[in-house]
Amino acid sequence: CSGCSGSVGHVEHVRHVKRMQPGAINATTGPTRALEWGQLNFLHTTDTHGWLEGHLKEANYGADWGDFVTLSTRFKHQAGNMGVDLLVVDTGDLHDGAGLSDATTPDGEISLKVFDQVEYDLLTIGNHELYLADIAYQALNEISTYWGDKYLTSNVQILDQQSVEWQYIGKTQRYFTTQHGLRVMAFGVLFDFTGNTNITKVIPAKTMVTQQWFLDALNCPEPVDIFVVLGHNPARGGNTGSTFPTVFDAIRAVHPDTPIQFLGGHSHIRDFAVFDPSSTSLESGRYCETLGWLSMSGFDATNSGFAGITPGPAGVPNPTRKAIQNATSPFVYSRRYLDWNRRTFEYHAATWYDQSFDYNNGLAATAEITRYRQQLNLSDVYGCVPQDYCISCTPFNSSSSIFPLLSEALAGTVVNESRKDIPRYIITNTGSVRFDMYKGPFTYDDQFIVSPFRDIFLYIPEVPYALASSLLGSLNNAGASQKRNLGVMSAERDICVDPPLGHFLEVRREEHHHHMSPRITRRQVVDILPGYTTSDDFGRDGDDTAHSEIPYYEIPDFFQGEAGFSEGSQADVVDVIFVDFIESDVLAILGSNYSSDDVSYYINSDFTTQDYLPLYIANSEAFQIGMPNCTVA
Ligand SMILES: Nc1ccn([C@@H]2O[C@H](COP(=O)(O)O)[C@@H](O)[C@H]2O)c(=O)n1
Ligand SMILES: [Zn+2]
Ligand SMILES: [Zn+2]
Repeated sequence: CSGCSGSVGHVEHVRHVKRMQPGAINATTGPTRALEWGQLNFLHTTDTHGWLEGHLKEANYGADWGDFVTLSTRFKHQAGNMGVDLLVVDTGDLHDGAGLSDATTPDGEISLKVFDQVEYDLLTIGNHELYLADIAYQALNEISTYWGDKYLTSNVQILDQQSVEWQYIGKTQRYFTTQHGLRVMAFGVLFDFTGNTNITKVIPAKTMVTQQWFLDALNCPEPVDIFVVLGHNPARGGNTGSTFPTVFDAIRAVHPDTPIQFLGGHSHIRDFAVFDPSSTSLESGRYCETLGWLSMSGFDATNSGFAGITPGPAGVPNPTRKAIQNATSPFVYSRRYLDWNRRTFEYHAATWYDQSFDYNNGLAATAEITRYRQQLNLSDVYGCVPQDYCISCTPFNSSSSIFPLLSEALAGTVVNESRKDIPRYIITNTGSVRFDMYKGPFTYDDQFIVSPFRDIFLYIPEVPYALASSLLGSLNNAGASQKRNLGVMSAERDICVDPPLGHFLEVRREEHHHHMSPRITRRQVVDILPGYTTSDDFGRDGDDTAHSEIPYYEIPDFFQGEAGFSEGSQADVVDVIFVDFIESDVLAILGSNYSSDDVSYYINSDFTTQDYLPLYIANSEAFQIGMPNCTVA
């Protein structure tokens, strides 16, 4: 936390822990088992949301995108040497979550260039590529153009600006043969998202599977050894809102035995689900905390064109588990969730034969990130956070929950000077708050990390107190329509964690100008760190590094700040302020006496949910640099 002891300023060049010091961590804090390599292997990222710098405040997720560029290149070489196939896959949501992606206009302008340096084989679109028109056109003009046949958007279309006709943003499917002869048919299917900008169209999965192009792909005259279905779509069905089961049923109706491999995302969890003896589904977390690994074997001349190593590569563990015990399917699987840090990457990268982990392409990406961060001033310090505040590791409304703090920030900063004496409620959705706040410097980057959206404050003036005061409760009882649409249910969220590792790790990052020789000191305090403790259809051994469990508490869908009320007297009317993202939820509760005609900007269209927290921190006594608890050595 250096940078908190001086005046408000800048901690540029501060880089995260690039190398764990040998011997500093005992074996229980890192990976202990080599990966099982099969005939076909997948490296999977999802919901990266711009976290390409890695987690500067959590060493356990401290690798950056350059480290992943190196690791994925090494894995490709390794697969080649072993005579097996590796597909590197991403399943969308590339921004809204960190400064590198969100401090530019439009979002992603810089971060996409960094993201592109990984040699992906298949990618698909997330809902965050579709909220806004300019971002959706960026998906068309930049992402799709760059990745070509590899970018699959089987059910997402956009209005072509010239012809004014609907066109797919990416390709609907990709049929290709891997290096070792596997014939793959791949699709990219977004869940039935309804919050998209109206210049895009999301075709519901149930419709998509009846479309002629899809039926033709299923009845393709060429042989298909495996269907690979990417999707910004939770890995498992049930109450998650995932449309994978619809796609599964449609493929199975035509191909009863061909393996189908699903790779999902969106609900930000680690998960692995078994669909049938030859079909499984992997989901690989969020925010560059997790790198997903899936491997399978069972291909031979009777069921495929696979011409690589059979039954599997030598000298490494191989997958051994049937998806369903005693089933007759020849396929066996393994899955693993890797923590996103250098130690893990080095451990699995087979560096024993050339000692040093880094490749030039990875180092170049790291250098680029550092340069872009400097350009964007992401390390500028706005204040000093006196303690950790988290989203769900502590009861909502407790003193270490982020929500009381944000309620106070809303109350203190969302003010229209000409209406400041009129009592006001300022309501927003808890889903707009994306990450915990850690003790120490609050940087420009943290502004986006906590609250990345440009959601504008709207209001309805002078709503009768009785109605206004019941609004928050009614909204929370009704539940967020956007959440229902997204299908992120609380049952799934209890294995989704926000690890407050700041408690347990004290990492001093020293400025370094040469990434080959970072000067880093690191104090490791415990053996098993809090983190992911995943339970999935294969059991509880999926986490590559064992962790202790982090408490999880439910949170409501909405919270509010309150201001302008006079003590001792009850208000007659209240200005009801809310963010544009929840306008339809608010109007639905207020009923037929109100419509969008009653809604206007409370301050202006420039003051958004990105702005209220830094403003509050800059002006709040408790967050000043040098305050007790905030002078961090
Ligand atoms: N303008 C926006 C857009 C989205 N949100 C919140 O994000 C959630 C979706 O995020 P995923 O990473 O799960 O796709 C959505 O449910 C909203 O809570 C927002 O607040 N403002
Ligand atoms: Zn996401
Ligand atoms: Zn999503």
